[in-house]
Amino acid sequence: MSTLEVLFHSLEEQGWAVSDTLVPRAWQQAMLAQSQQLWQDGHFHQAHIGRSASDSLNPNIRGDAICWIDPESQQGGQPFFAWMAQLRLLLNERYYLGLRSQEFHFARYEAGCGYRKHLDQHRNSGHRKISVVLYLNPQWDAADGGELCLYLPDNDMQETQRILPQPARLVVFRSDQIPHEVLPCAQTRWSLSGWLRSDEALV
Ligand SMILES: O=C(O)CCC(=O)C(=O)O
Ligand SMILES: [Fe+2]
Repeated sequence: MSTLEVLFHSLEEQGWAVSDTLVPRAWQQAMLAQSQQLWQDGHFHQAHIGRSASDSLNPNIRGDAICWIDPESQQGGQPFFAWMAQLRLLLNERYYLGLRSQEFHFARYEAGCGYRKHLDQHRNSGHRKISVVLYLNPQWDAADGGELCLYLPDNDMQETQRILPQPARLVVFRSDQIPHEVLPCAQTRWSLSGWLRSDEALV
């Protein structure tokens, strides 16, 4: 089976998949550099728990700062996004998911921060179908913590997997089904998070 076939197979079987080989290290390094530059230039803001302005800021629940990526920007021109658009078409051909757009943000968790257990699909909107996380950290050891913990779709007390945010590691999961959390990290943790959506792009 090709690497992509393996990814599709585990997504189908368990609702999530991890690959350490699909995304080249050069893409990860380029996006880390861009993300760090955007951080230095003050383009990140503290993440909200939901997407509307009324949703609260609570660093004990969600401790990351984020920077949304404009597809028309230099960052949006990274090859990763064109590749993800292709992957989106393949997922549609195979599973009739009706994916029509994608949205991504860089995320930065300071040491001590995490993100409590949640589902990515917002209660009032079912448009987020597939969650994608790419880890941008230049290196990461078990002692650095910050694992992504995945739980069973029908039992969010039953942990199924812990994933270290290692360089260029890609995680894909069903936004409506997989409860997950980010454990507190001991180092600054850089990532790219995104969603494949069934509605048109917001921007
Ligand atoms: O960074 C991760 O491992 C997951 C982040 C996450 O759950 C989110 O942004 O919704
Ligand atoms: Fe999430």
